[in-house]
Order: sequence, then C-alpha cells, then structure tokens
Amino acid sequence: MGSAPATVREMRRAQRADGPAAVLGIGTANPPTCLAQDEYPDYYFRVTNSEHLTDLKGKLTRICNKSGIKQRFIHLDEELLAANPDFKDRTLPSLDARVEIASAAVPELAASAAAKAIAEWGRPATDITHLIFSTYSGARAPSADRRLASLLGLSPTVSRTILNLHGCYGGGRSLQLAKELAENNRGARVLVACSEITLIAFYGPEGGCPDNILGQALFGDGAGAVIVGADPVSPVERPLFEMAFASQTTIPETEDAISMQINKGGMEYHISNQVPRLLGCNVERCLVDAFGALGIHNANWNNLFWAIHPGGRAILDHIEGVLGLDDGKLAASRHVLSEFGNMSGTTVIFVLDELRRRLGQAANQEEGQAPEWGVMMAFGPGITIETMVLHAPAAEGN
Ligand SMILES: CC(C)(COP(=O)(O)OP(=O)(O)OC[C@H]1O[C@@H](n2cnc3c(N)ncnc32)[C@H](O)[C@@H]1OP(=O)(O)O)[C@@H](O)C(=O)NCCC(=O)NCCSC(=O)CC(=O)O
Repeated sequence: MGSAPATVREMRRAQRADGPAAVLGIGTANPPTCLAQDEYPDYYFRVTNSEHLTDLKGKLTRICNKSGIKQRFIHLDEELLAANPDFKDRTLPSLDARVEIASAAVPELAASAAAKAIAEWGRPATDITHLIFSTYSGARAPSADRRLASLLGLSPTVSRTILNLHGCYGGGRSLQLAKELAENNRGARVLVACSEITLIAFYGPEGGCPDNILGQALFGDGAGAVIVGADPVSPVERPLFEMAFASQTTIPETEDAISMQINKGGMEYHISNQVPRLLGCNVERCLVDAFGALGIHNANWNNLFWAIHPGGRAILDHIEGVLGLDDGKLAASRHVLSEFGNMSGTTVIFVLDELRRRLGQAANQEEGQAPEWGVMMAFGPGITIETMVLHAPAAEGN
C-alpha cells in the first residue's frame, strides 16, 4: 500500500459520516385523475358493469362513508380501462397487460416526485450516490429503479436497490435503509423513491370478496421521494428531519393478517378486520423500546410530532386511543388520508411532507412551540411495524 499506513478500523471510521442521516428534500406526485370518495361506489359499480350487485355496493358505500377519505388519485382512468376490459374480471389472465402499463407508469410517477425532492435538496441529480425504490407493482427486470435512474440522469455509478411487495411498510423500510447507507458511507446522498399505482390490483366486485371491496375503498395512487444524507453541506443543504433511531418489529402470529399475492388476474390482497386492534396493541411497545434505546424513558407522547402511516381511519383512531394522544396530534396523517387515500408505502412520505409544512407554520406562529422530537411509523404485511425517531432541527431554531 502507500506511505500512510492505517488500520482497517481507521479506514472504516474515515468512510463513515460524522453526524446522523437527515431528510434533505421531499417531493410527491399523483396521477391527474381524481375521484371523489362520495361518488366512488357509483363510479366503481358502473365501470365494472356490476350495478346488479346491490348488497356489495351498499357495503362499499358504508366503508367509503367511514373511511375518512375525501378523494383519491388513479392512473387507471376510464379510457385506459375501456382499452383493457379484462381488468374488470380477476379470473381473466390480465397480468401481462397490467405489468406492461405499470413498468412505464410507476417510474414516471416516481420521477415527478423525485424531481421535486431534488429541486428542494438543491444539488445536481448526478450527486446522488444511492437509489432505493419501493413498489408493489414491480414484476420485471431491469426494474423501475433502473428506469428511474435513466429518467433522472443519475450517474452510472449510482448503487440501486429495489424493494418489492413490502406494501405499506415499503416507505418506512426504504427510509431506514437510506439512513444506514448515509451514515455508513461518508458523503453518500440517497434517493428514496416509492411509487404505487392501484392498476395492478383493480378488478370488479365479483365473488363478494370483502377484502377486495375494502381495498377498492382505501387505496390510491401516488409517488413520494426523499433525499437522505448525513453531514449537510451548508448553506445548500438543509436538514428537515434528522433520523435519530430506527427499528423494525414483527407482531408474532400475524402472518396472515395482511397479505398480497400476484396472480394471473392481478394482485390480490387480504386485510383482516383485526389490523387496527393488532396495531393498537403493539405500537406503544415499539415506541418505548425506540426511545429507551436513546436513553429516553417515560416520554410524553403528546410532546412529540407524529407521522403515522394512515392505513385506515380506524388504525389512526386505535393508535390515538392507546397512546392517549390529543386531538390534532395525528392531523398530518388524517389530512393525507383524506386528500389521497392509502397510497401504500408512499403514504408515509406524503405525511412527512405535510408534517414539515405544519411544523414550519407552528414554529412561525408560536416561537418555540413546535415539537422538536417526533416519530414516524409505517405498517404492512408481517404484520411489520417500522419505527423511526426523528428530530426536527428547524424546530429548535437551527
Ligand atoms: C374500513 C373502516 C373505514 C370501516 O370503519 P368502521 O370500522 O368505523 O365502520 P364499521 O365497523 O361500521 O364497518 C363498516 C364496514 O366495513 C367492513 N370492514 C371493516 N374492516 C374490514 C376489513 N378489514 N375487510 C373487509 N371489510 C371490513 C365492516 O365489516 C362493515 O361492513 P358492513 O357495513 O357490511 O357490516 C375501518 O374499519 C378502517 O379504517 N379499517 C382499517 C383498514 C385497514 O386495515 N387498513 C390497512 C390497509 S393495509 C395497509 O395499510 C398496509 C399494506 O397494505 O401493506
């Protein structure tokens, strides 16, 4: 080797960042077609030629009315559905056509979100060193991560990873992986992109499957992107949230509670009606463990800010109840659920985006009143709980 001997330990230390990973930019995007939730049962039963299934329409109407959702965005508009009538019937082999459309649409939607995140970050896209892409619509290689790298003009040396079928915890998992990459590779700048379009799982209400009806009422399309890096370069880079600690927990004996499977007719899922209760029974333990790992005991949950994946209105209600949260503590999550529905792994990025706006407003209005510490949580098949403790430097006036 050269003239400056160093131990492997010293070399390793030199490769690591000094400070914690931080969110340096956030962007979101949705397809243009917006559906009002109160009109959705009429729309869904009309476009799937299922008006005669009045009981199921009644059930969908009841779920929509209680969903806490005002509107959702979809890629699969009526024109596209008319061109692909097999999508209405999950017994027909429509997977090829769905994958063909998703392979183009998923990375394009991600690119719209990523362009906004990169613009906020303030550095050129070629400075991105790592890309993590999460989607449930991937069924082809090279995958959406490769296409997104081309669309954004990323460097050929960017290290790409794709997460597939993580469902609603894909955003949380990606952000935790981004934290590990940023903290272990000095100077790394990680682009996290999540992009979900429900086209892969859209079909008619035949067979009376309640899981399908629930999914048709909840899920929407969207993409979210986050730039993550440690040791921000001032004045260009500004940390929005520092990532203080992250963990993943699997709730025992809940393997069958949330599941997703790709079949010849598209993706099918099962969502147990026990999910809100199961999450309600387990989130506090995850939080106590996470804060305990940081040496913080007996944290007052009401002194934190909250970015919870709004999987459904009842999930937020249960978590709010078990933690004794004041009204408004989950406002960012409820707002995103209302305006966009459950966009699976992407949703938590929308919540972070909404939360930073709200924290910024609170800091401006009542100086020193915006919480400095907070939590991001995402849930999905497993049942898996992703927990991340966040610190908002702006809230302490940095
Ligand atoms: C669906 C709801 C909006 C309904 O609101 P309420 O529970 O207050 O109302 P309610 O009890 O009167 O129920 C209204 C109707 O919804 C039905 N219902 C409730 N939960 C259901 C489920 N899991 N599957 C199918 N149907 C369900 C009830 O049977 C009832 O039908 P009837 O009126 O015929 O008796 C709510 O339960 C909710 O938000 N549930 C959480 C949804 C969820 O688990 N989301 C996670 C998605 S998965 C995820 O986020 C991660 C991932 O995908 O990876």
